[in-house]
Amino acid sequence: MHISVIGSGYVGTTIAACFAELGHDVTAIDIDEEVVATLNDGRAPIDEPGLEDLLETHVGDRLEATTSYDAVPESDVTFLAIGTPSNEDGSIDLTALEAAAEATGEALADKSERHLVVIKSTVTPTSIENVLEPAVKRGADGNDNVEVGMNPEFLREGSAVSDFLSPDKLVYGTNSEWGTERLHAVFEPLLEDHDADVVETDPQTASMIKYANNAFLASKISLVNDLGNVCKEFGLDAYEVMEAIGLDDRISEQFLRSGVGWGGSCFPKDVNAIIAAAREAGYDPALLEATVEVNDQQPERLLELLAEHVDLEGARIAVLGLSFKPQTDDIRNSRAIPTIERLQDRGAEIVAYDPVAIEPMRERFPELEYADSAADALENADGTVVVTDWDEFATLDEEFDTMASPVVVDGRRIIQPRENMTYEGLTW
Ligand SMILES: NC(=O)c1ccc[n+]([C@@H]2O[C@H](COP(=O)([O-])OP(=O)(O)OC[C@H]3O[C@@H](n4cnc5c(N)ncnc54)[C@H](O)[C@@H]3O)[C@@H](O)[C@H]2O)c1
Ligand SMILES: O=c1ccn([C@@H]2O[C@H](COP(=O)(O)OP(=O)(O)O[C@H]3O[C@H](CO)[C@@H](O)[C@H](O)[C@H]3O)[C@@H](O)[C@H]2O)c(=O)[nH]1
Repeated sequence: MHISVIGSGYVGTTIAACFAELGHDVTAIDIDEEVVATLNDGRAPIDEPGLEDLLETHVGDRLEATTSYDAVPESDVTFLAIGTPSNEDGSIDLTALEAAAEATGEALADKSERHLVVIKSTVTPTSIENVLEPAVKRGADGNDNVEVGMNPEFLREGSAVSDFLSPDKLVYGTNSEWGTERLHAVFEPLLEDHDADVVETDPQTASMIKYANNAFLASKISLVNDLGNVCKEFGLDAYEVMEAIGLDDRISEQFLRSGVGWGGSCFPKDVNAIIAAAREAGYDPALLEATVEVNDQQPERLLELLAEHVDLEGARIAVLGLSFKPQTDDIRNSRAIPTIERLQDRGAEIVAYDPVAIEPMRERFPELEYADSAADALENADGTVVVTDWDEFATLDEEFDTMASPVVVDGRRIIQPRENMTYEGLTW
């Protein structure tokens, strides 16, 4: 099969490389010439384990990148993997995706065989019917051979390639049996080697499944944080409590790690987008609003704990971990950002460290001091807060002896407390 993938960001590059790995011919299309040149060099424009190996193998053979939409009509199926950021009020901004949908339609205006355009981006349930399908049709000048479907993506950053190639489920949202069969043909090679559930539904329900998935996971973490805050008030260890409740199959042991909260490019924007879409439709989703509220308060609670031990005005505070989670340099909506802002509001002098995310954070906060190692950050610090659970922080030990006062507030349960250290866990 020949597949065209529009957009070569986190999702587009990953799925293009993985489709090639599955044996398809793939054309990756992006408007960014630098991204296209990087891909055609066999290099990855983003940092994901295993991605560069796939690109090295398939670029120049089954995979090529271009800025032109000319390959769209030659392909059998087109996937749109364009960003869907938030507007000021949290609602979904479809501008870029709508433009790409229209350009895809234009490329298909003269196609005489049926062609499936699949929305891979995360979009609210009414987006396809009200905005994206009309954009494709407008571009295609009403060509009836063009059909729009939805296939939401559940991969995580840091494990994108393996998540894509070993999914728990595949969701096919189409308006026809033919569309479902097309998606089956795309994923057949994956399903030959991997046992995943396949959900066949309509495009609107497929869109909602994606939001419900992310909203559920984000809410699970916020609930765990809420319960963790209760545990802390009673002097109890939330991790011991969660380990026990995770033994209940209905709850499951995953996503029970309480702390400074969730960030990243997806949970914050997706929870806010579905809240905004629900409100517009006339419903106030109270629990989802609380999910965001609990998440917003965790960095403040981290600093309140620190302030119980250190007078923050003029104090030197080490911030350990800047990325939104380990194994990535992505700082989008990282909990480090509100943590740093609140430390600045309190007049602290900040020294920050992360194994890979210093450069992106330097762009956001050029005024901060950045250390070359956790050990350097800790030296002479009056206190430290841990925001990201990088493995290397678990082995820190004597480094804490070099602090001016060894006060450690752990937002991720990653530090091993030691003698002479004043250690506070956020929820334990
Ligand atoms: N990042 C994730 O982990 C993840 C996981 C699942 C779903 N999603 C969803 O997938 C979608 C894409 O996310 P992403 O993180 O890959 O976005 P991204 O911003 O990393 O990549 C988008 C790419 O699209 C390109 N682009 C913009 N307009 C274009 C056009 N008209 N034609 C061709 N290319 C164009 C940009 O240059 C960019 O390279 C979003 O809806 C997101 O919510 C993301
Ligand atoms: O028990 C937990 C698990 C995660 N997190 C935090 O939650 C955030 C998100 O983590 P994760 O879900 O691993 O990363 P993402 O790459 O953002 O992936 C989410 O968002 C993607 C984009 O929509 C979806 O495709 C994925 O299924 C969904 O897990 C991070 O800040 C984590 O630190 C916790 O605080 N506690």
